[in-house]
Amino acid sequence: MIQEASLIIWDEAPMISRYAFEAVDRTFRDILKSTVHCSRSRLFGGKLFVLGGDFRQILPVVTKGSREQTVAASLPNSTIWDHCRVLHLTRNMRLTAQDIPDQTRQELRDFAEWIKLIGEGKIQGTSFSEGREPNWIQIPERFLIRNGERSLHMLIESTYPDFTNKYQDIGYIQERAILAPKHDDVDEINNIMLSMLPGEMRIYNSADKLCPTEHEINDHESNDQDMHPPELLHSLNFPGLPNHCLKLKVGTPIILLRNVNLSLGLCNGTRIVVKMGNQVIEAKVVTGSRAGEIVHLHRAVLSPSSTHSPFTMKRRQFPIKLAFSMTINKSQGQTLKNVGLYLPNSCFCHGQLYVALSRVTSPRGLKILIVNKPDNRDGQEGYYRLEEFGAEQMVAEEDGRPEE
Ligand SMILES: Nc1ncnc2c1ncn2[C@@H]1O[C@H](COP(=O)(O)OP(=O)(O)OP(=O)(O)O)[C@@H](O)[C@H]1O
Repeated sequence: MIQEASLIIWDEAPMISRYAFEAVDRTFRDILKSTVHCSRSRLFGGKLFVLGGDFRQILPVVTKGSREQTVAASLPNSTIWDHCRVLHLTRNMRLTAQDIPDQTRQELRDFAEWIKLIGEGKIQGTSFSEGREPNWIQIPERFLIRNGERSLHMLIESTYPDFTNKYQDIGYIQERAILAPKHDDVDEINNIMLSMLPGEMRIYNSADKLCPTEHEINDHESNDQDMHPPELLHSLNFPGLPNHCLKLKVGTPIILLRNVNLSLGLCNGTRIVVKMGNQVIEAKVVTGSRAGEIVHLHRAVLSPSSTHSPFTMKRRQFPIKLAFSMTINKSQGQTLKNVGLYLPNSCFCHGQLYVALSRVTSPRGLKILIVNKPDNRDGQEGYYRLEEFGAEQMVAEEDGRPEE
């Protein structure tokens, strides 16, 4: 297939480590050496690649990495970048609607400009204490849900209006989500919304097992199950891995955490709605070209993709997570009519706020709840502290290259 391909399209390229591109480059040179003239000395063995993406969005994740390490792992720091021709897309098509009054058109333009300034780190900031960085940005009043006892419920109600009557409508579920920076925040909202759904709750528990180390396999030793009993393994949650205890009701939207069946359109990030089952989960696809189709999911043996724990484990569970709410990183690439942005924590990496704000098709579909914790003493209601660094560094690098 690689030998016969005339064009390879790689989307969301800025979030991939430069080392992945370099590995693919070497692999292609190797594979194509018998069919393409001088493939060894040509980038990607002479195959044409189109890399798509936006450097204002999330960059490669370097676990516990510094800003410098993240930038160093990015594509513009690879020698591959010297061979890339940069083409700029300048219109925000997501915010482009036809046949709308001039006033609304201007509102969309202003909103697109505001998002762009945030993405490029050029938004005017404020400082509330002397000597501090001016990194508090004011969020326009019309997007804000004010802090208070019911603020989280208000965010849910504004993103999912008339939820209990409409939750069975696929179109309704398809076009909305609550986004948050961290998995814990997402789980909090998902649990609240699951409790709002009528009907019986089913619980699907995983079977967890410790993986033997190489040493234990070679020496036929039994592994350390006693030190890591199942109860301990059940209590562990990893990004990208379903939790041990999965609670579902009929009508719950879920998101796939793995590529399950590409030919059926069931890939990592596809959203589906649960219809239920015992050994398998019957569900209806919500997003993509297969929207509306019924599919069956089964349990799979999964391992955390990266872990800092001193052991590795396997979890047998459905590769899914509730999707009333999802992390901002997971939402990259999605287009939504209603976005509720829940910010009980600052975004922790470059581009997250920009990605969250730019999922929405109209400013009228955006609501933001900022919870400034007591340790953010210098903060004020309606302001958000931009901790992640802006895109100036990446954009500056990009501008140095040939463009069209
Ligand atoms: N030429 C176009 N005309 C009309 N609508 C468009 C056009 N291009 C894209 N759109 C719409 O804009 C939205 C975003 O498109 P798409 O997901 O392809 O953008 P993207 O650049 O991949 O965004 P991101 O990487 O930020 O997720 C979609 O709803 C799509 O239908």
